[in-house]
Amino acid sequence: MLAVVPPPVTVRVPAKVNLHLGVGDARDDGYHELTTVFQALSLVDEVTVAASEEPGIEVSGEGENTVPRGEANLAWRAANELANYVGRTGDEPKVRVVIRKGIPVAGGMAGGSADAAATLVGLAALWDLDIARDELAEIAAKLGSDVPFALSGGTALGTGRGEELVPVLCRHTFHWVLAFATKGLSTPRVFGELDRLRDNGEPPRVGSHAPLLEALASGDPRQLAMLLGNDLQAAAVSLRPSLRRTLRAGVDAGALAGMVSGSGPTCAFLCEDEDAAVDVAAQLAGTGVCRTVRVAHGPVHGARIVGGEDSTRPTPPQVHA
Ligand SMILES: C[C@](O)(CO)[C@H](O)COP(=O)(O)OP(=O)(O)OC[C@H]1O[C@@H](n2ccc(N)nc2=O)[C@H](O)[C@@H]1O
Ligand SMILES: Nc1ncnc2c1ncn2[C@@H]1O[C@H](COP(=O)(O)OP(=O)(O)OP(=O)(O)O)[C@@H](O)[C@H]1O
Repeated sequence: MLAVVPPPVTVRVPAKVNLHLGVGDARDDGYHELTTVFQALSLVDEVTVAASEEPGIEVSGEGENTVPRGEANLAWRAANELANYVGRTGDEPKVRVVIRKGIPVAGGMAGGSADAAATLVGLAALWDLDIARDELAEIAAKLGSDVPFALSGGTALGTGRGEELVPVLCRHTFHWVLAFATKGLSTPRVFGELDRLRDNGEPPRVGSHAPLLEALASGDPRQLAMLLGNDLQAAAVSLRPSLRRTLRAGVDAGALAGMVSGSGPTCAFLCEDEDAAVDVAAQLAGTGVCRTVRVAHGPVHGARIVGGEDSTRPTPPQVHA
């Protein structure tokens, strides 16, 4: 009898920017306590998962030569974690994972995390799993601090090491310009640099995130621009001083504000509207302060099957006593 092979599943998954990134002190487990507001942007990776007798990873697109193909790929780790969770033990998962990258690698936009989240959603459908989004989020959190947000998307407040999420009201579409750097920055190195700077007399910390939540609800990009803040920016700039020039160039080109995205080195510029973003992108591209420039908008939804049904069960409503 012939086995039925399910058709491949393609998932589109967004990059993130941290509109507010407050970093607390280092914990005993080496992580830092965060208070962050994530926004998912229309800059995406696409991941196709397919049943295959030749398991493995293929990568093309943005930074393709710097992405590991084997077990070190976060998407492959996601496939293994999900297989273990649902009891598909034994050999490595018999799947081929094809990643088309649009998100810069080691760029502070959670590209690897995005691919892991997309793989979880894709395999849940490919394997026809009866699994709730909440269960996927738990597996996601084991893979990395940013993976749960890549699943949920939108705009969300993240606490803990960034993996505990609450959705945030955001009435408006915001327009961004992203400046990609020639070379990535290592996330642990940037956190380490912040610890070092703080030992030597503390760069000022971002304040409360509450006013930023109000600006998001109001939908006014000018108000939001004044409230963007990232504790990791000083550390990223300390490791890569040329980012200062990039940040200045974006604002000189007409952006409302510029910031380092997460652990950098990508710089994100908030613009008044879509036309302004196109103008800023064109000007910035001519200045030679970055490798390449993209426009994007947010918020957008999290990892989602392209042209298909999501097989994961919605989480049942929580009842609190
Ligand atoms: C900078 C952010 O992108 C902001 O959203 C995230 O905090 C980083 O998330 P991520 O890349 O998914 O990070 P993980 O893979 O969980 O951790 C990588 C390393 O970053 C550092 N790390 C990460 C998250 C956190 N809250 N504190 C940390 O100190 C730790 O050295 C950790 O070993
Ligand atoms: N699928 C993947 N895509 C990109 N990088 C990956 C992937 N899997 C593993 N990596 C490795 O992880 C490192 C960090 O990549 P990633 O693009 O996730 O960084 P990042 O965007 O700075 O992460 P974050 O914003 O979550 O801190 C890369 O240098 C690469 O070696």
